[in-house]
Amino acid sequence: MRATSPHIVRCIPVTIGAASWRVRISSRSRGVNVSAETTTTSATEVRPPIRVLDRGELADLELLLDGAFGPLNGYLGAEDAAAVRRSGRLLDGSPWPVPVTLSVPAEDAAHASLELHDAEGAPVGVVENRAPWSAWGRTYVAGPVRPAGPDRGGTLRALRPSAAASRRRLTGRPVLGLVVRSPLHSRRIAEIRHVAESLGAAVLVLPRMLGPRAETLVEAVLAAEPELPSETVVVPVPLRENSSHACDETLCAHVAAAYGATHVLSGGELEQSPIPVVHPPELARDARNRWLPAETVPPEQRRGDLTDRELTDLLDTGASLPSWFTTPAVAEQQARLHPPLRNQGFTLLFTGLSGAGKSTLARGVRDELARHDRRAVSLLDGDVVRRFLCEGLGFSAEDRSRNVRRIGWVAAEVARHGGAAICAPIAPYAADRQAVREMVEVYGGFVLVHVATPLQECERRDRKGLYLRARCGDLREFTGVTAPYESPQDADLVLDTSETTSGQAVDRVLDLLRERGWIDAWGDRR
Ligand SMILES: Nc1ncnc2c1ncn2[C@@H]1O[C@H](COP(=O)(O)OS(=O)(=O)O)[C@@H](OP(=O)(O)O)[C@H]1O
Ligand SMILES: Nc1ncnc2c1ncn2[C@@H]1O[C@H](COP(=O)(O)OP(=O)(O)O)[C@@H](O)[C@H]1O
Repeated sequence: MRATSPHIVRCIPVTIGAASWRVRISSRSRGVNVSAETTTTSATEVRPPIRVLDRGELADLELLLDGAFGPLNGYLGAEDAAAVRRSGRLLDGSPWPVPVTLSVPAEDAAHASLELHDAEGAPVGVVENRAPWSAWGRTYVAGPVRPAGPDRGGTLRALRPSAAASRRRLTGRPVLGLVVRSPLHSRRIAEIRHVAESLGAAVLVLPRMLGPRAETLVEAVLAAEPELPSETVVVPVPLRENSSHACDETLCAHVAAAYGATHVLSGGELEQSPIPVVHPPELARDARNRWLPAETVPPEQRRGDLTDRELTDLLDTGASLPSWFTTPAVAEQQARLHPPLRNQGFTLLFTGLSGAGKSTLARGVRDELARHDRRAVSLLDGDVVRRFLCEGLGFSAEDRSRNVRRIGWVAAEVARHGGAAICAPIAPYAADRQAVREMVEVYGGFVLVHVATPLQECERRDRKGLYLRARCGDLREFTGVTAPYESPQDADLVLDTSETTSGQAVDRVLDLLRERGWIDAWGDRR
């Protein structure tokens, strides 16, 4: 059979006001077909503004689009948000624990819709902005969201059905749901098995995809599947944490219910849970390392679990986990999730006045690490950074802030890839140093070294003649003379190079890194 395509007779450009169209007039066997397509836009034509979402906002949007936040289908308006804050309920009385809102620049709030993009600039959704509102000096959009296209995108999409599809799969039986943020070890698995058995329920595990190793957490949860009841479904959710623990637990219950749970396993008392809450039973480990209801294990035979601290210490040092604690498959994924400190990346940030000795010490530590440590080392020193990464920036407070935060961004990337970043900017502002700390600690260690050589000594050294120029008024905004330096209150190490040799100072930095577990001991360093 031959496809019938319209025979185009004519193509006429038409302009009305600001918009232009090309109108195609085509003949078919019966009658005439007229279609139009917009071909140009002009400055006066309204195109929805774009709002680029951060990770948390993107997670909210994905959950809204997946139906995981039912009954919500979009961002809350002013009154609903206030009602949720006040009473944990929407205006119509239905329970909902957390105000899901989206702030936008004030100038965008008047638009009927906004495109919502991820950090790479890909459109993810569109919000129909029915009732914009303002509070606390910010402007918010409010209204339903819809996907920007057929591709739902997002991390581990193949494992994440929509909430409706998950409900359909689990319908017709009790389902015990739980949101988890860490791997399931033997005790937790035993709790789940006990509760599921007593309810005659299937199990729905929702790993919470948080942080830089979200995919590994999902792998770790999947690694426990052989030990879980046979009717277990795992659906990862990009659910960010709420600062209120009670609201967060209730939100988890709502999300579990949206994906099909009829009961939620939780240690907390959830006041407005949409489904019944089941508390985990008290279990004890017996002499044969089985996790059994505590009352069935004689007190003298009861053995405990690892504390969080003990687990962290074992993981930090790379020691193996006891076989009673977890299975080899979960232990392997747990180690990927939390590698030994010596395999993680870290950042050393030297801060201090010009001439304090930052670069000298940074180079000394770099050389030692390069000789003895297996990590790749990146030195982000002031002059080189300013010539390349931060070309064009000056020494105003804003430019220094940009400079230091850019260094932080690169250092975080280095840490993410398991390397060592050594940074040596003046970094005079506490807020910028804190921002760097936060960026880096997502991926690895952060050590702040204040090179606290007194101004008088730095000025005496005046290696580049800059202090002299600053004193003569020839150089403006010079740190310590005509621009501020905020002394760190949170330094991990304070070094005054007028009192130590550079070799001693380098050793003290290395000793601290060793003490914290970031590097191993090594022999002769000379
Ligand atoms: N106004 C003013 N204030 C301070 N420093 C100045 C200034 N103008 C130029 N220089 C030279 O630039 C180096 C400091 O750059 P940084 O990128 O480390 O500074 S900051 O962290 O952005 O404040 C600094 O290098 P160091 O001496 O290695 O610290 C100076 O050589
Ligand atoms: N104990 C010490 N540690 C570091 N530098 C020292 C020391 N004693 C003298 N200096 C000298 O002080 C100067 C410090 O310069 P530099 O390392 O470039 O400082 P900054 O990077 O903080 O501006 C160098 O000339 C260095 O040789």
